[in-house]
Amino acid sequence: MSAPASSKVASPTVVTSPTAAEVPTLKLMRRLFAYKPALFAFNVAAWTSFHTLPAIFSYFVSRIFAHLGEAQTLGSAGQAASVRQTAITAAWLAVAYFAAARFARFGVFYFAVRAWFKIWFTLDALLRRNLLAHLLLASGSRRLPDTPAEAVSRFRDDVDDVAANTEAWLDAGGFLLYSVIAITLMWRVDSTITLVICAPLLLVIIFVQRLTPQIRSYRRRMRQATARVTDFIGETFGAVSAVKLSARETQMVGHLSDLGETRKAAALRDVLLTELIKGVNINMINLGVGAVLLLGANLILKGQMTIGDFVLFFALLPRLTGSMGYFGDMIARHRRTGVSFERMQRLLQDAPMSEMVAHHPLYLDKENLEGGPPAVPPRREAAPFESLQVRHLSAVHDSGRGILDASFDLKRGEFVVITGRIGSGKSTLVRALLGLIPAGGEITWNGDVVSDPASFFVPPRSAYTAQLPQLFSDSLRDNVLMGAPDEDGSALAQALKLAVMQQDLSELPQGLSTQVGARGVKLSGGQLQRSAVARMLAQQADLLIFDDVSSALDAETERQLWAGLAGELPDATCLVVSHRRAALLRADRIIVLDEGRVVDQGQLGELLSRSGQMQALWSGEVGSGEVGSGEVGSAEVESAETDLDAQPGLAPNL
Ligand SMILES: Nc1ncnc2c1ncn2[C@@H]1O[C@H](COP(=O)(O)OP(=O)(O)OP(=O)(O)O)[C@@H](O)[C@H]1O
Repeated sequence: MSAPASSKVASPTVVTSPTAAEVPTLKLMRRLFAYKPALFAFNVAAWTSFHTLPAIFSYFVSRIFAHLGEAQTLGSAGQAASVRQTAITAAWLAVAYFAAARFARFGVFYFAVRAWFKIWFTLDALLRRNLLAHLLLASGSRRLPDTPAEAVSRFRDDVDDVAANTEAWLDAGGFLLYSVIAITLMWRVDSTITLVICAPLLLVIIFVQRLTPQIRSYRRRMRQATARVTDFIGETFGAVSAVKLSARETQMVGHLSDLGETRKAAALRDVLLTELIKGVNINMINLGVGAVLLLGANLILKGQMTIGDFVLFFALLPRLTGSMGYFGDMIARHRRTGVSFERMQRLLQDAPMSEMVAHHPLYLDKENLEGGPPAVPPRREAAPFESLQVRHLSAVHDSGRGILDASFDLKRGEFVVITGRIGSGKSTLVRALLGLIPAGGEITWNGDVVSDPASFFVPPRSAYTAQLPQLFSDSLRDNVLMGAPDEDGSALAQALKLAVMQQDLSELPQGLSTQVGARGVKLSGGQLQRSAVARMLAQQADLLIFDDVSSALDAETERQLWAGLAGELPDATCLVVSHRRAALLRADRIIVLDEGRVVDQGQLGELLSRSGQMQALWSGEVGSGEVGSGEVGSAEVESAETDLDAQPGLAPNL
């Protein structure tokens, strides 16, 4: 099977996130609700009933008082007992209707809450699933744009903000209907009092609308300040020994305190604004009550309003003002949700915002999982690797540094070393090749253009060990296999053997079951790096990419690593970032980088004879760290020289 052919790799572009003002919040919310239309409709119906039923209570309460007032009037007018009894019976009937409506509301509440939990967790899960899927699967965007703490805040708090907005939308229908019913009932009794009550409530909505920029900016600043504190705590935990050894505890505490103060100020502003809006809403209720008392009592005295109507106003008013205040609050929530979408968009980077609310299956219910968990998609069959061509590969970091116009070839079974001084762009080159950072240029695999390196350079085509490998807080076995199937354990055994881990396994307390701790802290630097190499080898990929893995290995271990690979995996193709002699001596070809450009390539002997840069690297005169310097063990130098002698045509050049 040949690799998919397509166009050139896209040139790196600067991606700008939309600002909250440009975020199509309404459109995104609509798409979200459309994920479960029936559940959404049921929620709206249930919550609308729940919020509207109090209007019916109020009506029956007013009827109770109206009938009681009527009975009293009839009594004082000396009407027959039977006529008064009819009024009292009507009052009891109204009590029964009131009780029935109250009871019905409990039932509605039960089903509404269940439906709310369902839609809440479903939509939260959909958002989180989409963000996670993008981070894990999308092309060229796999690196977190900010710190992990910032990403956690986006996954947790911003998704929760969207859930809060969902709640607002579900309640909105009920509050709106309640308001319409309440205003109609009030209007029929007295239009002037109704207008006096409603006017300030409309002012609240205008007031909140005008506060929109502040709502957005305070929420954004609060989230950023929270993330900075979380980041700093996380980084401090990760560098406890560095802080202790440099005796910087006081400074660290001081800095944390500064960050805390900034967060406090930002949170205070955000909370104060929220409370101000709530306060204005509540005071509108009080104003309304005052207006009804003043105007209503006057009308009763003049005999222009009955007790029942007065009670109706009182019964409807708190919820009416609450409902109208709710719309003010809803506008504020809507604005904050825009900020949350904007923040989540940063995790998507180059992808459209619609990806955040795209519809994908979720597996939240047990019944959905009957017959086993969703099948893991099979790995694509890859054609055996024959050749790789890299042409004009360029990738520039924000710092302006990176690689420019890098071109080289790689053939099946070759061992190619990328070398160069510190900061010359070696890691950037392999990261750009793998699609881990945006890059321009052209890459072909077996003659076919690779359009999306990030999704293409994965096992079984290629596997990669980073310069600073990350292990999970899990057993060594799980870290090496990473869920890869290995029924007979042969892949694991071979990977560990090739990664020169056997000696370590016998020394680790529980062998393969040893828990490696957070990011592998319970392993030595060399063990951590070899575990990462074993993880890469367990993938049984055609192309193996090592980014400076030997930096934490002693010369003998490194020699065993390369010799094992050559002996047991003769067909494996290795692209190795290194400046160590053990790797340089094994190399079929060496690519020399300087200032982000490929300045030479060829065999070690040729390069040593013509390239001053290579000679300097070989003798350790440039900032490559250790080559030929005191850091190299004498055994390594000795055996390297023996190997050198064995390389045809090389020794005379030295
Ligand atoms: N994420 C980044 N943002 C900004 N600049 C970066 C980033 N990563 C690397 N650089 C810069 O790009 C240049 C090349 O870095 P790179 O890590 O590729 O060098 P290297 O040759 O692998 O170095 P080393 O031998 O130290 O591993 C350096 O100047 C570095 O400071």
